[in-house]
Amino acid sequence: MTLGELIGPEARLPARWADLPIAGLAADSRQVEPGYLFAALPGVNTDGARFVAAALERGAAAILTADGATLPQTDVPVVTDTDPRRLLALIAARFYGLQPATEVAVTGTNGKTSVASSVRQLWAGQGFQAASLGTVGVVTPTGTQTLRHTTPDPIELHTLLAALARDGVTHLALEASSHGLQQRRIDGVHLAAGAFTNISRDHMDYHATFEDYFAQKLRLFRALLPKGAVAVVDVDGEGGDRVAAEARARGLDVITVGRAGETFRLLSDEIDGFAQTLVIEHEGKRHEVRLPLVGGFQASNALVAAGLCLATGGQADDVLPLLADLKGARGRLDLAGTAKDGAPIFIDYAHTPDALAKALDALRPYVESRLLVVFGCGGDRDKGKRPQMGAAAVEKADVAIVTDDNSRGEEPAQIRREILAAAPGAAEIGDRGEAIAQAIAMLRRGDVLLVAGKGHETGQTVGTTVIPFSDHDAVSAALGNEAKFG
Ligand SMILES: CC(=O)N[C@H]1[C@@H](OP(=O)(O)OP(=O)(O)OC[C@H]2O[C@@H](n3ccc(=O)[nH]c3=O)[C@H](O)[C@@H]2O)O[C@H](CO)[C@@H](O)[C@@H]1O[C@H](C)C(=O)N[C@@H](C)C(=O)N[C@H](CCC(=O)O)C(=O)O
Ligand SMILES: Nc1ncnc2c1ncn2[C@@H]1O[C@H](COP(=O)(O)OP(=O)(O)OP(=O)(O)O)[C@@H](O)[C@H]1O
Repeated sequence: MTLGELIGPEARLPARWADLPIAGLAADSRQVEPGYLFAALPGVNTDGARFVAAALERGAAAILTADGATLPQTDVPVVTDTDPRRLLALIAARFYGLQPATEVAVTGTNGKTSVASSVRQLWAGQGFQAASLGTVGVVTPTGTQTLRHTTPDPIELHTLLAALARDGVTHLALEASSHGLQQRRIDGVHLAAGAFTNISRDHMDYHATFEDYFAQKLRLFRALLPKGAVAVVDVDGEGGDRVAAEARARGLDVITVGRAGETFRLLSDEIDGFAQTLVIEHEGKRHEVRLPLVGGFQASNALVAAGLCLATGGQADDVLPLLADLKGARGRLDLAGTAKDGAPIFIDYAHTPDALAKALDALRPYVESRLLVVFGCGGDRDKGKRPQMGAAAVEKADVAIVTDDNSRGEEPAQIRREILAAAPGAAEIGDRGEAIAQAIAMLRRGDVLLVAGKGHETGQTVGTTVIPFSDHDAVSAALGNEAKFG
């Protein structure tokens, strides 16, 4: 493609540069190849403008950068923009061309992965070639490919979207993280609908204030959904009313779900073993469905997913019965095993105070004796979450064990201390495998154990090293030992 075709109407380009062929795109100078456009972007650690000379040496044919950037003298075209990350996203969309025909984005603090996975399953149930893209990777009808980010940068994202479309995927649900929204990673995606689950404390290491964090989530509804698109909002979730009001004010179609929802109103939700029976009202008609997942928040997420199906052309009579076949995303209130006295062990990805509280609340109805929790907090991330998670654990569980969870560059004992400061009575066992094994050894009839924080993850990040570790394997190993020696 030519530079003129890529830049499009968004920036003014002198006519003499319009026909310059562009062979590829890179936002990292180390990935530039001859004929590439190099996007020199100001970042958190450094400024890409510092690497323009390196990019030119590697054969960059054009530079995209921020207005006012200081660059070395060069003959290659330099395109400047007030919002170069957004322009890069639009350029990437044009360069890679194809996208699945129907795309939706899901945002919120908790529930994005669960909703994206459920929409994919509901679409597949309606006969579509469907995929989801987010924290657990790209999941397609043929397999799963892991990703480094929940929301990949636009060059990687549009490479993936084009490949999905070429493979025949027509429907895609993608997770929009607050980092991704702020950094314009999905600005080039052609969205038919966007969904909001809830907002609570997270990522305060990156966003200056909670309002700034919320504002990034709101970008999806304020700036990214085009006219005619649909906003699907869980109005029971924190922040839902505000999102619905803003979406309406912008003239978007709004689907609200939940107990206070207008489109899918949850009339009742009764526990039925490790499932729940939902009665949902839609346009005056009641639908009863057995959702094979545990926890009120999984019902909320399922309704958001159903709302996205409605937003993309599905009929309630077709979509709602499909909830009965939903499989939970791995590591989301996942029944991982049962101890010898019958006590169930759940694994959950709760790594925010709200998620931990909700996961413990969801399990309380199953507890006849004690609710135990093993959890920790990540290093080099939002430190303010630590006392809040500690307080939630001792408030909602009967036995809390604080352990390690991706300490990264921090001293693990210090992270545990910050949690324990707000968790009187909690035990401390740094080694996560040992903490899980000891918790399982404590289980008696009527107890329930929650292992929280890692969910689907398969590594423990210590320093910069990722040590293979899975809560599922640790639970299986402890149960195996119990069976052998118990
Ligand atoms: C804080 C953050 O989100 N940073 C992201 C951001 O990096 P940055 O632009 O700020 O990086 P920088 O190091 O300051 O560099 C500035 C520019 O110089 C360029 N550079 C740098 C060095 C060099 O030699 N040459 C060069 O060209 C870089 O490529 C970059 O374009 O843009 C990069 C490209 O898109 C991302 O890879 C990077 O993600 C980092 C690695 C990251 O860890 N992000 C996490 C926190 C994240 O995005 N998480 C969310 C949320 C997940 C959740 O909900 O839990 C996610 O969506 O995954
Ligand atoms: N609707 C919800 N309300 C509150 N908590 C939820 C909700 N849905 C999920 N959770 C909690 O959040 C955890 C993560 O869920 P999920 O992976 O679906 O969210 P996410 O938004 O994708 O998170 P992340 O971006 O951190 O990967 C779950 O394991 C559960 O503890």
